[in-house]
Amino acid sequence: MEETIFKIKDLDLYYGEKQALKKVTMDINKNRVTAFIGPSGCGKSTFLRCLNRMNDLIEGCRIEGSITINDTDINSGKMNVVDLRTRVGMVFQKPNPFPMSIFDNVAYGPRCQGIKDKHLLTQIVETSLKQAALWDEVSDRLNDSAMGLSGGQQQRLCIARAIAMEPEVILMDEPTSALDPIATAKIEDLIEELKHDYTIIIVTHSMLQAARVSDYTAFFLLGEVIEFQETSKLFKQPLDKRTEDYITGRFG
Ligand SMILES: Nc1ncnc2c1ncn2[C@@H]1O[C@H](COP(=O)(O)OP(=O)(O)OP(=O)(O)O)[C@@H](O)[C@H]1O
Repeated sequence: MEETIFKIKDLDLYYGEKQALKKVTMDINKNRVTAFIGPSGCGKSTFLRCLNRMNDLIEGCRIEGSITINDTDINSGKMNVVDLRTRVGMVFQKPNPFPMSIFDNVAYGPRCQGIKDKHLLTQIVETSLKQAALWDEVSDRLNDSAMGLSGGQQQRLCIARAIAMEPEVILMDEPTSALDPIATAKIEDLIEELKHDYTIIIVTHSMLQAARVSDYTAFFLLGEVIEFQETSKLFKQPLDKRTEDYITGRFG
């Protein structure tokens, strides 16, 4: 029996007058990888951002419908948005390390939470870098600038930075689109490892990537979820003609 972490019901989202999400309803399972696919501009990133309320930062953006995490409404007055973003971390398309040392990048979040103990911080940094499969490559240069790492290493550092906050969920918005195939393969292997400890939700332009890394896939079209089901089924036996047309390359 799968355990659900997010329940989304009838979610509508508007940027001013323009509706970008229409009645999105889905349950997202814990410790699984869920992929969002669909043509450009269909609302994948918008929906991802709803899950840790990143859209709050966009003026004129409003939503209707509900999103719960472990049965708590994330948009209610009771939900502290800083806590929510601690529980639901995010990794972006372009690696965005802070211009500081590798160590300080990973220690940044825990320090903001008030952790000062050097020994504890060292432990958190080491564990996070190990979980992000970066430790072996950087353990002898933790005090070097993060800006000197390769793109793929920088992205794994951003994953380590997210992990250091001990989130429940990691949102990834096209995390490999700026990376070469080898760095991409490393991140994909890492996603497989991470799902034992975290729930991962990934937006990807690559159907092959969705098929490789995810357990569940949602196909978006013009702000609607057309089909959401187990990845193997969605790619082998899509239920909707529009999904079939998309995955067979007939549009998008
Ligand atoms: N900040 C914003 N203000 C106004 N409209 C926006 C904003 N962000 C996105 N949109 C619009 O909302 C729609 C959905 O965009 P979104 O970026 O979520 O799509 P997407 O599927 O992630 O696209 P892509 O794959 O190209 O990243 C698009 O029509 C886009 O132009």
